[in-house]
Amino acid sequence: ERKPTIAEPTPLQQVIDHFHKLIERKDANGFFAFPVTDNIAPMYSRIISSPMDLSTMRTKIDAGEYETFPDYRADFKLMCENAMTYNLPDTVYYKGAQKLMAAGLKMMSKEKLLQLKRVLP
Ligand SMILES: COc1ccc(C(=O)NC2CCC2)cc1-c1cc(C(C)=O)n2cccnc12
Repeated sequence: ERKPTIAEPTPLQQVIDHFHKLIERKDANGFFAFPVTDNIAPMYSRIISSPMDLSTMRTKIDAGEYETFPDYRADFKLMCENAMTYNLPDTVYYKGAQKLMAAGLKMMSKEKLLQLKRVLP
């Protein structure tokens, strides 16, 4: 009988997957692992119009929803910026977002991507 076909990840999905795994590891506390709910963050859904989190990004990667690498990087920035909008500067969430954003954008800089392009087929 016909075997179910598991979609082969495209080269772009493999590159995004590589960076996503590095970013997931940096979120040791899991503050960015799942959508922020109104019960853990009062009024969150009223204050943040475009929520984003690592599990949603994972779903989008696997569904092939990122057409370009900058599209993925934009969701990563959105996730960090949301945390720096909702939370006050002296919170673990704001500070964690600041640190994650700096590390992530450095890792996914244009220079780093150019280096990667050189080694990819
Ligand atoms: C998926 O989101 C979370 C998951 C777990 C935790 C958590 O373990 N918080 C404990 C550390 C002190 C309570 C916090 C959060 C969390 C993320 C966020 C973000 C990202 O804004 N947040 C904001 C206010 C309150 N809680 C949170």
